[in-house]
Amino acid sequence: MKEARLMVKAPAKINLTLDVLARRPDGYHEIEMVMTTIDLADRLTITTLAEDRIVLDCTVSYLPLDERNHVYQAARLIKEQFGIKQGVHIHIDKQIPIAAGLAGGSSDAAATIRGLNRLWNLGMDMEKMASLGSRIGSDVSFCVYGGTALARGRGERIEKLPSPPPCWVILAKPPIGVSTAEVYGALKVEELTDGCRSEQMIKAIAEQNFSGICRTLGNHLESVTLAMHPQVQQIKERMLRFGADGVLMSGSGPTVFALTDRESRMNRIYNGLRGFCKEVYAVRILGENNG
Ligand SMILES: C[C@@](CO)(OP(=O)(O)O)[C@H](O)COP(=O)(O)OP(=O)(O)OC[C@H]1O[C@@H](n2ccc(N)nc2=O)[C@H](O)[C@@H]1O
Ligand SMILES: Nc1ncnc2c1ncn2[C@@H]1O[C@H](COP(=O)(O)OP(=O)(O)O)[C@@H](O)[C@H]1O
Repeated sequence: MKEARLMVKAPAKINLTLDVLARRPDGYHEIEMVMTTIDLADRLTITTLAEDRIVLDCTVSYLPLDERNHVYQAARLIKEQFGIKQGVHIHIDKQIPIAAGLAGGSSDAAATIRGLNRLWNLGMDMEKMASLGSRIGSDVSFCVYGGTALARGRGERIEKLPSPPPCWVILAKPPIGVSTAEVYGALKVEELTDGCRSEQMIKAIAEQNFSGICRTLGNHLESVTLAMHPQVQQIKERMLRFGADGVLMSGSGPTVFALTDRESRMNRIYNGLRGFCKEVYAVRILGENNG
């Protein structure tokens, strides 16, 4: 078979809400969250190989390139599902911080599934790709769709939403690693007192009400990660001091993001965080364009 090559974008996500509803017997949590993709993305270059192998390489040296990598798992799953004997080489240009609450690994897996679907003409629709992706991780289904969506169940049940109004997203990641399993494990679901915000967020998005969106930001996992890492609170305070309209930790953290619809404030927040934190980004919400 002839060699074929494709480039796919794998954008990061942020959580506008994350409500934990209950602990499940299978070790996961029943959640409701509104997520949206942002213009900070890894880039995958997928090339078919004549030999039946999966070969990865990556621009950063500290990611495993074997079956521990979500990209490898996605390629293996597709090959098994469709009985494909051709191999694949996947180059990962890593731009999304790792273990940051931005779903970089999940988005890479989703991009691999979307890319191989096209490259090998597999004819899967979004639903089928999302369902396969959920076997790799709870966030992969959302990443298959991208854009803005409500995710329920353990994160794999997706309902598409309209995009929020255009705004800036300033992200700061402190130099600490956070384990998603550890953060969920430390949460005392029965002690949660603040209500579920996802419904209010959906309404604010439908009304294109930017200040309503900022007021409704909320993440039940934030207090857990905050208690482990006080830097997260310091970043939140600093972002607010420099003029953020809303601030929140994304996912299980530790990345914190600020929202603003004014470019002058974006510049102030970005510059105000740069001396404080090594990894700072200013990007936009992606809307429907998911690379
Ligand atoms: C917190 C969130 C929010 O978007 O994202 P990140 O912080 O990872 O970006 C997600 O729920 C993370 O999704 P993902 O990273 O795909 O998680 P998985 O690999 O499926 O699960 C890792 C571990 O997290 C816990 N987990 C995950 C999802 C869920 N609904 N309940 C859980 O309790 C489980 O202990 C599980 O073993
Ligand atoms: N392609 C990948 N990119 C990033 N992380 C990956 C990838 N494959 C496997 N991982 C592993 O997944 C874990 C979670 O990483 P990531 O998806 O970046 O963060 P998060 O779950 O916080 O959004 C890390 O410990 C990392 O080693």
